[in-house]
Amino acid sequence: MTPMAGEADRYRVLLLGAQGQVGWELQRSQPPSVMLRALGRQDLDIRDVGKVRAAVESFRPDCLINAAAYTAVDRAESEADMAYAINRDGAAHCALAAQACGARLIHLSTDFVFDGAQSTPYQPGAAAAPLGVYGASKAAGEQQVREILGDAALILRTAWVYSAHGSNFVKTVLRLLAERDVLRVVGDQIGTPTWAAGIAGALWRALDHPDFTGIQHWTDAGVASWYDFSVAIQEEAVAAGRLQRSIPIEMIPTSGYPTPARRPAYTVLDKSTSYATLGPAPHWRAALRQMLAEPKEA
Ligand SMILES: NC(=O)C1=CN([C@@H]2O[C@H](COP(=O)(O)OP(=O)(O)OC[C@H]3O[C@@H](n4cnc5c(N)ncnc54)[C@H](O)[C@@H]3O)[C@@H](O)[C@H]2O)C=CC1
Repeated sequence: MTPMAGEADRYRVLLLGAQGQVGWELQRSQPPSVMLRALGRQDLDIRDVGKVRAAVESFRPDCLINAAAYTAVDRAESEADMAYAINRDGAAHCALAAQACGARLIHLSTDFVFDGAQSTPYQPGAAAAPLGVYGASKAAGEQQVREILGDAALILRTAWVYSAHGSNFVKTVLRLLAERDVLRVVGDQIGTPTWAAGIAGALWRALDHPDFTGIQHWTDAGVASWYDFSVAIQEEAVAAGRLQRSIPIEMIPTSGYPTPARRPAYTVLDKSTSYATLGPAPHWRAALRQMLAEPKEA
């Protein structure tokens, strides 16, 4: 495709982790002003520092977006080496390549860097204290990025991500609601469900804000437990005609659903700075309604 002069191709963006939830939403919402090269894991493994550097050197992006990550929270407990190789070392490789080529780095991170002991929203500067390997490996990745690039990089933490593409809580609950007669869901972990499409929009808008850097937070607005989220998924899916019936949903404590990784009890993130810069996000339930109104992914 021949680039048009003028408004088009103001930014050259190299996206890594292009087949993930956020990567996929970035690809399908690519603005006309962006020339995008999108690489999935099969194209480029971020554990290979030479390949990351070569990809950045050959494309010469204005901005490198690292949406690649090891995101299997429970499996990470028994695959720590792999989690660190991708989430810590891979992040460092991105930062080094961005530094060498003078590109801006946008790196994604997670609410799981926090221990969840607070009961008011976490500020971006709050101390990280991860409970599990996944959170610790992501916190180590943030630290690498900051050591290499200082405050020049944008580290955007998000949470509870879902999308029509990939595996996530919404898709799992939709399947279970269709299969089961009753669903039991944890009610004592509080956070904010976030549609990956909204994250993609925020990331694209961030291109126009080169001074929006350092650690920042982005999720949809509002607060929910996994139980609240499940109830909303059922109600919205029935309203959208995607489920033909409702089943009882019961609230259980975390202790009733043991998992290999400990999870933080409360990870609502303070988004005042990012909403002031990039514009506000919708309430999570409005975003969920919109996602469920879309045609199912083929
Ligand atoms: N999924 C969630 O609930 C949350 C995700 N995040 C963060 O948001 C970012 C995006 O997450 P999602 O899109 O949901 O994740 P995802 O798991 O859907 O996608 C991650 C992508 O990275 C790719 N990948 C894994 N190892 C790789 C490697 N060595 N080299 C290249 N690519 C590799 C995977 O193939 C996958 O396509 C990540 O940084 C994640 O830590 C933050 C909070 C919650």
